[in-house]
Formats: sequence, structure tokens, C-alpha cells
Amino acid sequence: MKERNAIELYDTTLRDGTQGEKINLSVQDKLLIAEKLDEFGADYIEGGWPSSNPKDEEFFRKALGLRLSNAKICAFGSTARKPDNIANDPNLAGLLASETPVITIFGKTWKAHSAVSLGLCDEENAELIYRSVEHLKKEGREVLFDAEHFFDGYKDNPAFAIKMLLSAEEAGADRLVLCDTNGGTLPNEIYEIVKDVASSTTVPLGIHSHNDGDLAVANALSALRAGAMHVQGTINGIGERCGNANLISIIPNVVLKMNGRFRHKLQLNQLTPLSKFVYEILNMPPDNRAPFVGRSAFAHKGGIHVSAVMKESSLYEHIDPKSVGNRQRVLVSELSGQSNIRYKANELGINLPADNAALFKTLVQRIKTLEHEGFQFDVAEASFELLLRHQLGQFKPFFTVLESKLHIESGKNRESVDQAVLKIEVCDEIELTAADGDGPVNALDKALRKSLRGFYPEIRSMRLVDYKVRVLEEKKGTSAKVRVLIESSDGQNSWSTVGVSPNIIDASLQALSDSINYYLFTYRTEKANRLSTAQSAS
Ligand SMILES: CC(=O)SCCNC(=O)CCNC(=O)[C@H](O)C(C)(C)COP(=O)(O)OP(=O)(O)OC[C@H]1O[C@@H](n2cnc3c(N)ncnc32)[C@H](O)[C@@H]1OP(=O)(O)O
Ligand SMILES: CC(=O)C(=O)O
Repeated sequence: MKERNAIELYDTTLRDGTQGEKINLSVQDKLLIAEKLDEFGADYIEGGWPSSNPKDEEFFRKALGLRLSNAKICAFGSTARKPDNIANDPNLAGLLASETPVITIFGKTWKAHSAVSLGLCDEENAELIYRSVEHLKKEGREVLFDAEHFFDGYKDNPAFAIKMLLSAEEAGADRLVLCDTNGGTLPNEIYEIVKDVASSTTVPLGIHSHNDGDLAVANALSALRAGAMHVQGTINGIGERCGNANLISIIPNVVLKMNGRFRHKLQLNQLTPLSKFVYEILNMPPDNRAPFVGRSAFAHKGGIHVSAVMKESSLYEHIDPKSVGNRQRVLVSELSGQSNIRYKANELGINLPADNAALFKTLVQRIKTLEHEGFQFDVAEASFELLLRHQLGQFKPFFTVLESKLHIESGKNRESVDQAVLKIEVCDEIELTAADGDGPVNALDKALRKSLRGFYPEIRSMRLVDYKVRVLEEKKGTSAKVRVLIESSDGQNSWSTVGVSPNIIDASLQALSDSINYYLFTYRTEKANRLSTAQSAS
């Protein structure tokens, strides 16, 4: 794309985004997101539909108090319901009452919708659009016209679709936003239709695309290529049905690939934090595979890839991850070569012996064998680190579980909680401990901590936050191996460990032991480092 006029960034996370299944934002959530979008550099923030519900009304009242630096808040709604009753239309009145500087109204530009949904003939619909826009313009607002179903409408009857746009243009609309409401249009169609519309209208064009054909981002980019200068979408692509065009992908494509420029200078390196912020507020887990911002977006697993990336990142990365606030990662698995292990060792700040080729060969083979047995190290990096350090002679387990016995009751007449008894070797002593728990894993966890806390009091600060079991050889039924993955946290950091066995208790104990060993190792190493820094400073 040649250097061109600045593009306007229009966010509809708070309106079309909330039309997505399982998406719900409180007024406070909406205000927080609006502030964040403004900070990021959005030009327009569509806050909701004021006459739809009291929450949106409250949002608009409170949004009047926001101190925004870049963005204008927009109220969204439809045209009036009837062309002959504009002045009393409750929807238009609600839009004006929201006191926003910008109002976006959608009108029908597909003949079938005008006839079936609204029961209007062509002239009546054109008049409805004209008079609705005119009414809002007379009140001094910036008015954006969302041409609903524009692309389907154009393919069905281009003369009708264009006539409705011209009606909005003549009434003074400030933008004509072409909507792929059903999300089924292809990028080449979008390009050709936008080009044609640009030749018959004078008002700047915008694009609002949905993702039903998995093409919303591509369609938005095609429209921009064809001359649109205003792009609508949502953060993380949330929205009605399959969602809206994902601004998180549109923005870096425009800036980094298309030589495009947004009206406000965007904080591109805040893209990943912005995506996470919205997921957090939505109480949804982030999508690891999301392009640009996902945890896996720059995660390299195949040994060939890692070997090349270590020489030159761009050989397997389409952009510099830092430019969008993300980071490069390397995963260790059965698909690793020595490069993966070297990378990780370097990342962990591990000193390697000078002559280490044989050692790495052994490590790679060990990892491949363990993964064949069912271990999975790309999701249990703490277990991998212990393995690596053990192989290098830098880590010795802080304890060994010699025996475990469980007393489990189940069935209708179950009376007591479960009980675990552990025999542990720790600091050259043998400890025998019992503990009750809610379920066998909880009993094991408690028994393990009980026997260790006298020796290692710091383990009181760590806790188990997630526990997952996966059956590995389903066909073997109840004799199958299981993989246990445990995530632990000390409130500041979290780490994951793995255990594999045909016995779920044994697999759980392996993962639990790794978790505690990892914590003790990092805690003690960090403490030792802090001490030595303090000593050398004094
Ligand atoms: C493409 C889009 O995403 S548009 C935005 C869609 N978002 C929403 O619908 C969320 C907010 N909506 C709501 O809260 C409610 O639907 C309301 C308050 C707008 C309307 O509620 P109700 O009055 O109970 O009507 P209902 O939702 O059943 O039907 C929608 C009405 O709007 C009419 N309508 C649809 N599009 C338009 C339009 N562009 N201009 C005017 N009226 C329209 C429909 O014809 C229907 O009216 P009818 O019952 O007389 O046929
Ligand atoms: C206006 C809108 O949200 C749409 O047409 O999809």
C-alpha cells in the first residue's frame, strides 16, 4: 500500500463485542476498557445502544466524566422506525440524550431487509435514512452511517444499495461505513465493491466486517486497500456469532505490512497488554494461538526452526515480537534438537560446560524417550528445568518419596475423608507422616507438606492452583497411563510440572514432588544470589 491518508480506528468492543455469546461487561468494565482504548490511541469508542438497556444509559452518563485524550465516545442505534415520525422517535431521542459528540446509526441497504424487516418500499427507506441522519446532524452531532448488510445488498441490487448510501450522504452523514453484517463476503468482492462505491460517493468510507467466513480481518484490509479510511472492529475479535474483525490483528497488519498510518500514533508495543487487559476484564482465558499477541504466536517448537531462529530470528518470525509487546519463546519436546535445549539453558542463565555436545545429545534423547512415555515438557517447563539442571549436576532433589499408602473410601456409606501416609527421605532422615484430605490428591499434598515444612518452612508460601489429568492410552481403559499436570504459585510466580504413570497417585506424586523441588530450588537460589549481591555491595 502506498503512503496514504491516515486511517481512523473505530472500536466497537463495548457494543458489537458484547453481542457475542457469553460476553458481558458491567458499566465499570466498559469505562475501564474505554480509558484503555483511549490511551492506546483509538479515535472512536462505540459505547453501546443507549435506548437498549439501563446499563448502556448509565455508561453514557458516566462516560461524560471521562477525561479522554484521543478518542470520541459514540452512541449507537438504528434509524427511526418510520419516516413520518422522526421528531418523536424514541431511539433517536435516546441517542441525542446520551450527549455524545458522535452518533452512529445503522440503516437498511439490502432491499430484502428494507421490505421484510421494516415493510418499507425503496423510497420510504431512502427517506427514513435521509431524515434520521438529517435530524441528528441538525443537533450538531458527527453522524456516522453504518450501511447494514451493504455487501449482500449490493450483490443483490447495487442500485438500491448505492441509493441508500447517497441518501445518507445527502443528509450530511460524516462517514459511510459499509457493513458485511452476515460476514460471508470474500476479500476480492470487498475490494471491488468498495472501489465502485468510492467512485459514486464523496463521503469518506469505512468498513465493518464480521467473521462468519473467517475473513473479517482480510476483508477489513481489502476495504482499506480499496480506499476506505475508517476501520471498525473489536479487541480480540469478540462479537455477534463468530465475532467482529479483530483490531488486534488489523492494527499491526496495517502498520507493519501495509505501510499504513492511523490518525493517532498508536502504542503498538502495548498491543499484547491491551489484548490481555480485555480478556482479563471479560474473565476469559487468552487465546494462546492468537496471531501477534498469543502466547504461542512466537513460540518455536521444531528443532529445525529453533536452530535457524537462534541464528536469525526473522528466518521463522514474520515480525519482531517486541514491536507488538510479545516475546519469542522456545518449547522443549520430542520434536526438539540440541538447539532447543541450548536456547532454554541460555534463557535460564545456566552455565554450560565448555565441551557439552555429548551432554546435549544425551539430554535430547532422554527428553524424546520421556515424551514417548507420555511426559509433555512444553507445558511443564519447571519439570524440564529440573531435568536439565539434574543432568548438569546443578540440582539434587531436596527429598525422596520412598513409599505412599492411601486410605480411600467411596460409595453411599462413605464416612471419613481420604487419608495419605508417606515415607520420605529428607536431609538424611526418614519421615513417616499421615494427613487427611478432600480426595486422595489433596491428602497426598497435605502429607507431603506436613513432612517437609519442618525442614523447608518456605513451602508454606506456595500452593497448587491447577491440577489436570489426561488419560494417555484411552484404548487400554482403566489400565491406561495417565499424565498429571500441576500448576503451582507463590502468589507472584507460577510454574508447571508433570508426572506420568499407570497409577494416578504415582503420577500425582511425581508432579507434586517436582513442584516443591522446583520452588525450593528457585527460592533458595534467589536467596543465595540476593545474599551474595548484598555482601559484594557492602
Ligand atoms: C447489525 C447489528 O448488529 S444491529 C445491532 C443489533 N443489536 C441489538 O439488537 C442489541 C440491542 N437491541 C435491543 O435492545 C432491542 O432489540 C431494541 C430495544 C433495539 C428493540 O427492542 P424491541 O422494540 O422489543 O424490538 P425487537 O428487538 O423485537 O425487534 C427489533 C425492531 O427494530 C426494527 N429495526 C431493525 N432494524 C432497524 C432499522 N435499521 N431502523 C429502524 N428499525 C429497525 C425491527 O424491524 C423490529 O421492529 P418491529 O418489531 O416493528 O418489526
Ligand atoms: C452495524 C453492524 O453492527 C453490522 O451491520 O454488523
